[in-house]
Amino acid sequence: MSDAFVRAAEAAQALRERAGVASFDAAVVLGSGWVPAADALGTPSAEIAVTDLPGFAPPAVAGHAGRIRVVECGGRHVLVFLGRTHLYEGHGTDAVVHGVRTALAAGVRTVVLTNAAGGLRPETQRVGEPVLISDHINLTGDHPLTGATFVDMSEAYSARLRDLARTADPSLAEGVYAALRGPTYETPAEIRMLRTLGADLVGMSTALETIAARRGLPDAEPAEVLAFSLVTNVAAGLSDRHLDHAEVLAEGRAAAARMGALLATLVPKL
Ligand SMILES: O=P(O)(O)O[C@@H]1C[C@H](O)[C@@H](CO)O1
Ligand SMILES: Nc1nc2[nH]cnc2c(=O)[nH]1
Repeated sequence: MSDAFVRAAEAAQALRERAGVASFDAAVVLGSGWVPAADALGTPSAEIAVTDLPGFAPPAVAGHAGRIRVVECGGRHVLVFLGRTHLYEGHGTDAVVHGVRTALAAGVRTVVLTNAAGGLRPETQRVGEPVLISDHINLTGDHPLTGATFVDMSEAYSARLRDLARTADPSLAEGVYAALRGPTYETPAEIRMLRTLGADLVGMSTALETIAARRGLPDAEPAEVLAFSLVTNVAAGLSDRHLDHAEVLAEGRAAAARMGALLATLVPKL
C-alpha cells in the first residue's frame, strides 16, 4: 500500500480514537467562505486540529481553520473539515486529498465538497448564491493518482445526490467547475478560454479531492460526491471588479446563513 494510503489509515485511526467513534458516515469539506456555515451542522462532540493527526499540512490560507469537527447530524456521524489544503500551497497532491482519503479510511462513503468560485456565465454569476457542481474539468496540471488503477469518472458527481440537492432547493443553478492550480486568479483571456471549454465556474480546489473520492482506497469502496460552489465573484474580465481573497471571505460570511441552511437540510438525507 502506498505511503499516502498508509498515512490516511493512520490519520483515520487517530480520528476514531480522539472522537470515540468507530466509523463515520459522511464528510463535509468547507472551502473558502463556507466555514461560517459550519455551526448549522450542529454542536460538535469533538473538534480536532488537523496538525494533531498524521499527514495533514498546517492551515495556510485565511478562512481555512485546519480543524475537523465531529457532529451527529440526522443520526449520522459526520466529519466536518473546517478548511482544506490547496495545491498552490506546495505540499503536493497527496496533501491536497489527504482529508478525503482519511475520511474514506474512517468509513465515509458520502463526501460533500464546497468551495468558493468565480462565475463565468449569467446563471452562475449570482454572487452570494450556491451552485450545484454537475462535473469538473481538471486543469490543475496535476493528479493525485499514479499507476494502472483506472477510474471511471462518468459520474464523478453523484446523480442521486444532485437530485437530492435539486429537490431540497429547486432554485439551485448547476454548472461545470474548472479547477486551476492557483494561486493567481485568471486573466480575462483565460476566462474566455474556460468559457469556450464549457466551464461555468472556476476555482482552485475540489477536482483532485473528487478524483481521490472516486478512486476510493485499496480497502475502501469509492465515495459518492456532492459538491457546491459559492459564487463569490464574477470571473476575471467579465466585470470591472478586481478579485481578492478578502472579498471572497466577505461573501462567504454574508452567505453563511443560506449555506448553513442548505447543508443542514441535505446532510441528514445523504
Ligand atoms: O478552498 P476554496 O477552493 O474554496 O478556495 C478558493 C480558491 C482559493 O483558495 C481562494 C481564492 O480566493 O478561494
Ligand atoms: N481560480 C479562482 N478561484 C476563485 N475562488 C473564488 N473566486 C475565484 C476565481 O475567480 N478564480
